[in-house]
Amino acid sequence: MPNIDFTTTNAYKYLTDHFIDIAAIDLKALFKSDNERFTKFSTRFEDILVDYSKNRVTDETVALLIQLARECRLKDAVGAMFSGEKINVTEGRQVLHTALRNQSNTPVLADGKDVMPEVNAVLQQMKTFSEAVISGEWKGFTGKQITDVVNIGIGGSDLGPVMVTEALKPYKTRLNLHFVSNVDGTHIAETLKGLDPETTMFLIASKTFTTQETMANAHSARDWFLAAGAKEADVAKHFAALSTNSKAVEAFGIDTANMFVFWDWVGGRYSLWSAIGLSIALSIGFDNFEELLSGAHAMDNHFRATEFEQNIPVILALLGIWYNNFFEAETEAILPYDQYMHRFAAYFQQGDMESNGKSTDRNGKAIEYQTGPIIWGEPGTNGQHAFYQLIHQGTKLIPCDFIAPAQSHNPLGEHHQMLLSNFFAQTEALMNGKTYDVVVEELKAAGKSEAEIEQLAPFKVFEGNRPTNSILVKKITPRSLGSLIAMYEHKIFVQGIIWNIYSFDQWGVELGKQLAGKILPELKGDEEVSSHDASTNGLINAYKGWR
Ligand SMILES: O=P(O)(O)OC[C@H]1O[C@@](O)(CO)[C@@H](O)[C@@H]1O
Repeated sequence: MPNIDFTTTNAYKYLTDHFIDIAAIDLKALFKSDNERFTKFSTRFEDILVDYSKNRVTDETVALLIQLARECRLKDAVGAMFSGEKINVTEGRQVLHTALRNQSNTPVLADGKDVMPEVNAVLQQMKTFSEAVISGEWKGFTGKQITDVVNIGIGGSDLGPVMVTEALKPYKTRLNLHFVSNVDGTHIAETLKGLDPETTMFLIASKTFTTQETMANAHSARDWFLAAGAKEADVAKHFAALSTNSKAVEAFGIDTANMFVFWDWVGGRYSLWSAIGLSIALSIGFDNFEELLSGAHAMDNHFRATEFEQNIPVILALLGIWYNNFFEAETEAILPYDQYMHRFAAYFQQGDMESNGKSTDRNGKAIEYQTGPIIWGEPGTNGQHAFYQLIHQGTKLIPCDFIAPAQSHNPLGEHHQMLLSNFFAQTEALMNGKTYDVVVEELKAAGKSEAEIEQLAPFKVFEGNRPTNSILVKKITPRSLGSLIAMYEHKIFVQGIIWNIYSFDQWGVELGKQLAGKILPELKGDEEVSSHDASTNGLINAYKGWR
């Protein structure tokens, strides 16, 4: 694997030395001077059009960013990941979530062993199980069909299944899917309200099968189930486990015949393609789950084989680095103009921020440049009525990815055209802005006095020149969604390589959990706590006084 400080590359030095001039470029002027700009800076992948022409780049900038990727030996890094090198160095693991959707079935070696036979065996097990439950063949302990499935998991064992089942709701089977993740008792209490233990299936989704929240919720679910008159022996008909940890699954009391395994070379935030995706298969049917896999596989092939100049994940990654490391933009917004995609940004909060929220490089040295951005976003048009004020007229530069389907699953009257008119208008407005002169003309036309115009005009100016990507998808289908997710996964990978960080561990989540483990027993009794700092002691003791 390469191990290069990108700030020492020629491309970085050139971009830094010439940044002022490059940054000064005006997007409107670029479009005026080049009729081919949209053609040059947009590309299609199957039924996905990626328009990156509204970015503050010229041909030269793009060429330099691609040179940056080459100087960081990105090609070698891509090869290392797909060939099963242990690139997750601090955990001594390969990174092979791409093998989970490797429908070409070409051998993928981990420690010299082809993993495809076991990948395919689990897929077959998921197919058989999901078809039995969906068809009604699978019966609960009183002989009734399953009607509701509750996935109990958190982080990568929840966010992916939630996002995909929501985004693909138009493909829903007869089963009702529910997701419990938070250890807050409200989450499982509210979810179980109205469910029938005789017709409810629980999926305990946990790579490690040790996560506090998931184990607590799993035990509460089992208590709820047994309290309804079921026996221990009936657990097998209503509980399945999705995990890498067979021992812990057995200890919990789940029949390993109902265990769907995956492997350490699958990161939690990259695991929806694995057994963790069983809730997806139950929600949309196994055939559609396979379509999801095939869309991702197609994007994998694009990522592996395409020259950087036309490589969508590479281009998106480099644009992100351009804003993050040169314009000092600290966040990126993902704005899907599709209500079904309402959890898409949340999914990539973990995907991106848990991968690249790092400050130590691959040599164990503290990093002195910016790494992973803060990812956020809400569906359009709702975001327009919440935070677009800041995006348009705030002091912060916020690169935005606008995503929309050309076809709606709910073609109701003019709704979709209204949605898309906003999708198109927002990136146009962010780019073109509105000058003072235009504002003055508009206020004059509105009959405002000179005094009113002088007072109001400054507040109605839009600076413009604010960068966006527009991703237009013909329709959000299992296949196109699979490609979109893989596109962002590979973007994150590329950025991690260029930032010279390890993107596939997550040591940063450990300390909080460790301290919570120490505090939990202190909350049991009523005696005052004094083992922490004054604030933590004060808070704990106030809690004890109020509970
Ligand atoms: O799947 P599991 O092992 O229960 O982990 C759940 C989540 O917890 C983490 O925060 C790691 O501890 C995420 O990386 C992971 O997706």
